[in-house]
Amino acid sequence: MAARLLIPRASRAVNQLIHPSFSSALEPLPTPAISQCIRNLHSFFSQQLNPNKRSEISRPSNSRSMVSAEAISSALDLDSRVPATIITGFLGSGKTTLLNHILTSQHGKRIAVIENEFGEVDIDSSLVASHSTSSDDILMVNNGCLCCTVRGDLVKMLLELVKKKRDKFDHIVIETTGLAKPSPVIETFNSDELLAQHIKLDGVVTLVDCKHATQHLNEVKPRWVVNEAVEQIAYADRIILNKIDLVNEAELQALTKRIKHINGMAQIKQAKFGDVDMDFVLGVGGYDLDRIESEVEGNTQHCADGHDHHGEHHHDHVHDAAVTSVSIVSEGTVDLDEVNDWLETLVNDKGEDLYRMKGVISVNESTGRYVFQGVHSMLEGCPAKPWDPQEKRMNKLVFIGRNLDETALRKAFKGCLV
Ligand SMILES: Nc1nc2c(ncn2[C@@H]2O[C@H](COP(=O)(O)OP(=O)(O)OP(=O)(O)O)[C@@H](O)[C@H]2O)c(=O)[nH]1
Repeated sequence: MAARLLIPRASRAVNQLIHPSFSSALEPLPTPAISQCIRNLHSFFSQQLNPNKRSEISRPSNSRSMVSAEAISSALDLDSRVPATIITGFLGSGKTTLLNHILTSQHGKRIAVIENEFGEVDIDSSLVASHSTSSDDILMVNNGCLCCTVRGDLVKMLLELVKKKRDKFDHIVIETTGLAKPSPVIETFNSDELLAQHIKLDGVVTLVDCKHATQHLNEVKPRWVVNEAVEQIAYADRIILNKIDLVNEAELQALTKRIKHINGMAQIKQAKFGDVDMDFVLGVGGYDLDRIESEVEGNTQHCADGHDHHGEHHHDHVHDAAVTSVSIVSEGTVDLDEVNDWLETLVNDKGEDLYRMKGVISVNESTGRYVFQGVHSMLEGCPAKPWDPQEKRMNKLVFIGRNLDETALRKAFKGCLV
């Protein structure tokens, strides 16, 4: 029953949930992420049977034939996939400026860059190249937008990169056009199995032009047309409030509130000319189940006092915005079957509108936490570290999406408590 939250990241829809019997549905998907979940799940069950034996590393028998470097590294808990960072942000928000900062900073990582620009003249690549010591690894995707017409090009390019130059870089940075919607690019990493075996999405970094952001966020689009500026913020793991030199403190505060209302999950930093610490943008582990807890912790700690709040932190302004965050913090223990039913229904009914979700939950009859994260209807979860015997068992869940029904989410969660 615990396994129903474990939905393979790479292409399985929610109705093809993994069964605790480790069904053969797993066999064609030996990606490290999935292997990791299988392993964690296995140790979760071992843990249930023998709570004193926590660190057992074992693999289900049906995957024995997959003896590869990848399987071994997975068994040893090493993930050899290349991390990739998506830099997004509205036109002129400072994406190329940040990229140049990344390329010239001392972070010890060798970076391969994929630039996406409309039109045949790639101005940005020459701007970037002029700051870069090795322009060889700056690849251009022109004549279209990564999020729509050239997704196939992106996959091809990424696979070429890992095939031919894997030993030459440690991290990939993808700069999207200012008008790109991030979700199709994110989904590319989730849905292309080959890609998922070699590259893992590390995080989405969104640049915000403090001077012009409000104007872009306010732009009313026709029904069913997304406001790109809102989406770029909603999907972010990290948000850089750039160009703070062009606004006053009151404007900055108002914009920060507005952004937190849309995305209560991302960490936010202010900057001039994209000047932020590199560990804020590289190695963020935004999709890494091992890191979910600290991410959720950071974003809900201001209301982690044991009470079930009603979103007041995010609801004192902009009531009409369609894209919002809902945080649920609640002490207690949930029935995992109920949670599975709830999330299954939720992603089936509202998957399109659910941009991101992350959570740490306390499951009945388990000594450890359970973590999950998802993008639209792709959802994955794993048992995580044990609760201290004295510790309050706090459930923390964050949802970001369009037209979220906060009351219904809270009610449904409450219904899962035992
Ligand atoms: N005043 C000020 N200008 C900045 C800052 N950051 C970037 N700029 C300038 O803003 C302009 C646009 O920056 P880019 O880095 O090219 O922005 P971009 O997001 O890559 O732009 P597009 O590729 O057109 O979407 C450039 O002239 C930058 O020098 C900042 O913090 N303050």
